[in-house]
Amino acid sequence: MSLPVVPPVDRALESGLRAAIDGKAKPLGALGRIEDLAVRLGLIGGGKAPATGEALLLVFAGDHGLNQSGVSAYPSEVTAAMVATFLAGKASANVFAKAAGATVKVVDAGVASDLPTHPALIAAKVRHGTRNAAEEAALTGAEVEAALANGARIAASEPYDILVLGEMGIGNTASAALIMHRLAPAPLADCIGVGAGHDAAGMARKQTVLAQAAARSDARAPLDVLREFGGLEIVTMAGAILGAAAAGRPVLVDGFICTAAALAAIRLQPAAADYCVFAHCSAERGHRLLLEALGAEPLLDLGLRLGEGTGALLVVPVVRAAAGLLEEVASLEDVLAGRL
Ligand SMILES: O=C(O)c1ccc[n+]([C@@H]2O[C@H](COP(=O)([O-])O)[C@@H](O)[C@H]2O)c1
Ligand SMILES: Cc1cc2nc[nH]c2cc1C
Repeated sequence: MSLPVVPPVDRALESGLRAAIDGKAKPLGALGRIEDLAVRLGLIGGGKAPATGEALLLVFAGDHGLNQSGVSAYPSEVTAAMVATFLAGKASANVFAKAAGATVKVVDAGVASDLPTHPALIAAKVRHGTRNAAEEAALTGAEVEAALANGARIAASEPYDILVLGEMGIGNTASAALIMHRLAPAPLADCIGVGAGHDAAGMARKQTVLAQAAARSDARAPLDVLREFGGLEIVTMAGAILGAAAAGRPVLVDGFICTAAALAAIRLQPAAADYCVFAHCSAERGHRLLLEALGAEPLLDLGLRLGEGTGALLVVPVVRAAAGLLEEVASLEDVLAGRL
């Protein structure tokens, strides 16, 4: 399989970037974690901040055979209905994208139904939903390869400076939990949360179904885990992360499912971690532990658990501000010498 190769950032640039930030017209350390983000952006940009003007939200959509076993409180039809809502500009993601000055496109990675063509819909359907991972492998090896290649191709061909990740897929917290369980790795119980919402009975059913899926395969290698547990929006997103990172562009990672895709991308190519900015810690049980397993400190913690890219969109202005700190804020030396 030919996937783009992600170059690691040049860590030798870090001390110079840190010195430049320390020398800005502000008390030392006064911009807190924005300073760390500015350094990370400087590393991504090879010594200067990368462009951040054009933010593109890609909402990766797919359906899950696991939902036949009742892992979600919602029917799979909601996935296609929400895709239509994104395309009509009426979802939370559209409103947040407007606030962030971001463009919205939807990637059909494997929605169960056929979707009508639309200028903002990128067709990348590998199959109509995954197989039920509680009973058999969700995908074949060839389907995993096709989804990864689709994501990488989309990230290489769409116009953007910052790639903002979002997803829509009823049942995808179940798939993400299994991926986390194997690739973080972490005990399965610590990876399972209420997803879009569950009462106690629904939660117990989800736990039983996921224990059944996990017992079916002992896969631990990243490609094998993706084949066993899916889902298509997650695998396609992992390919897009690799594509954006290989192109030297920052990737804003949304909630639990997007972080599971980032985990897969990073386990495939560890250098991808250098390009990922983890936007927020979702209320989904497991997300904090997953972020910890990646050594990632999320920027926000607002109790969000919607997905769609909503949390990642909120940090678009934060990323632009951090880039501006590196590139546009005067040095204290120049300020004191009156060189403005
Ligand atoms: O982003 C998150 O952390 C997040 C946490 C819980 C649920 N979601 C969204 O809810 C859907 C998955 O929930 P579920 O219960 O159907 O697996 C999917 O469309 C996600 O976008 C998203
Ligand atoms: C209505 C609805 C909207 C969503 N957006 C992302 N995940 C979702 C799940 C549901 C159920």
